[in-house]
Amino acid sequence: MYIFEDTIFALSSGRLPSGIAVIRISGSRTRFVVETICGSLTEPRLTKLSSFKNSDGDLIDRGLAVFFPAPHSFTGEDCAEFHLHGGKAVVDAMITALYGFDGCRMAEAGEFSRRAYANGKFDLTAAEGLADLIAAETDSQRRLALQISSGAQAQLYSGWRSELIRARALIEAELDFADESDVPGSVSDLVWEQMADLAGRITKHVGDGRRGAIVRDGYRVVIIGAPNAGKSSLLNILAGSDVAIVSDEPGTTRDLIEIKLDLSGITVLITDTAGIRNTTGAVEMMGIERALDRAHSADLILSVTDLSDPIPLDDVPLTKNVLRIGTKADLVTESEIGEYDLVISTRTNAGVDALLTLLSQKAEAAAGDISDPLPTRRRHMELLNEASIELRAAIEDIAAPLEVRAEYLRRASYSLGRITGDVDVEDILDVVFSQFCIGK
Ligand SMILES: Nc1nc2c(c(=O)[nH]1)N(C=O)[C@@H](CNc1ccc(C(=O)N[C@@H](CCC(=O)O)C(=O)O)cc1)CN2
Repeated sequence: MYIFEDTIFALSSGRLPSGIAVIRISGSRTRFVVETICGSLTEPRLTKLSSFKNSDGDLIDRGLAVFFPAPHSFTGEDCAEFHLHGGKAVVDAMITALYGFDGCRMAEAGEFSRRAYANGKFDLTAAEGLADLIAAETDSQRRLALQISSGAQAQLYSGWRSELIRARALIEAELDFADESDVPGSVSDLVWEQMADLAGRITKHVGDGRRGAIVRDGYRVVIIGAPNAGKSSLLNILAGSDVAIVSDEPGTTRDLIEIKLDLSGITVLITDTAGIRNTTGAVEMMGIERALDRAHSADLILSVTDLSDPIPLDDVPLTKNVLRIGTKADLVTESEIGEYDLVISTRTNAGVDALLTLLSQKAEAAAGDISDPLPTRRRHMELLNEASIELRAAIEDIAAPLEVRAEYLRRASYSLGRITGDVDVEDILDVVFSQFCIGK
């Protein structure tokens, strides 16, 4: 077990006041702290109703205490929890009491999890999954994060890493015995076949990266159209409140306005943009540039046209996944409605539910099946790509000496090891754990 010098504590439950507040402690002083505050050490892993007293013997609160002796705790160290009444002064009094102990200090964001990682309780991907689980707002985010925090990605990546290490070992063995067995159809031929198969699996997994991002960060929808086509009214009605200013003046929306919806458990981000037209206004032009940029990276474009005054968007290449939406349907007769995927009226609400259903179906289809682990973070994608490049070099560079090809394999396994934290990752620990909240 890794020995950290300080004993750390923090409020691990949410915003005060609350029904109950949980203060968590971890480190070598934990035993002494519990003995002092509760009067005696409580039985391991059992909650006990206790009178919590500070060092002057003053009663802080009566609540539940639980002590988890190392190594069977969340962090792997001696840990304890005090479950207090969730009042601000109650929590303050306990925090003050804890500060009074030598070697005890408030935990930094993610510090409990960092200790758990250091003590081998989970790998880096599972730690990231825990951060995602706490941040999850939709059901699909929760399910994906739970799967990752339970080690699904770790298993996948460390399995791949073992395959690479084994392949390298076989090749190096062949090198050592090269003089004796210079026969065709040698061990390494088989190894390269397996490596080609592995490369295929990694490529397929990387190809699922967008799906992972859709579940974790949201399905991105961008509304574009000419000025006054009804884009902001559409955003407002989807948001269920007036988030964008609507006026008759063309060019009212200049910057991007984004809302977040939970559609059947998937986060859908909808962005309203500046109306696209030829303009000389510098600010409006910037807005239009941003609109086109955002459309470029979107998963779906809602191309909005005012049915009562249709202005085609000639200069916008709509090669993507596009839904053509006709707006202000209340102003026109049925025969005037041309080629649209959907017509709506934000005045009468016609077509709005149909649009929400369609968006929800599209987001669900884009997220696809999430029962297998998906890559969810750029950090993983970058390292997976690195691993993939090295592995492909090893497979394809058949003219290179075996030593060189084995070295490519070593680098590929190193990149995978950096994802899970199995090889030196000191430089990325701060980045990973700073995304956590205090008390986790
Ligand atoms: N009160 C409370 N609720 C909580 C947590 C907590 O720390 N405290 N959790 C915190 O995230 C989550 C549960 N996760 C936990 C994970 C591991 C251990 C733990 O003690 N592990 C030991 C023993 C395992 C066992 O007995 O099976 C170990 O890994 O050795 C506790 C909680 C959610 N709910």
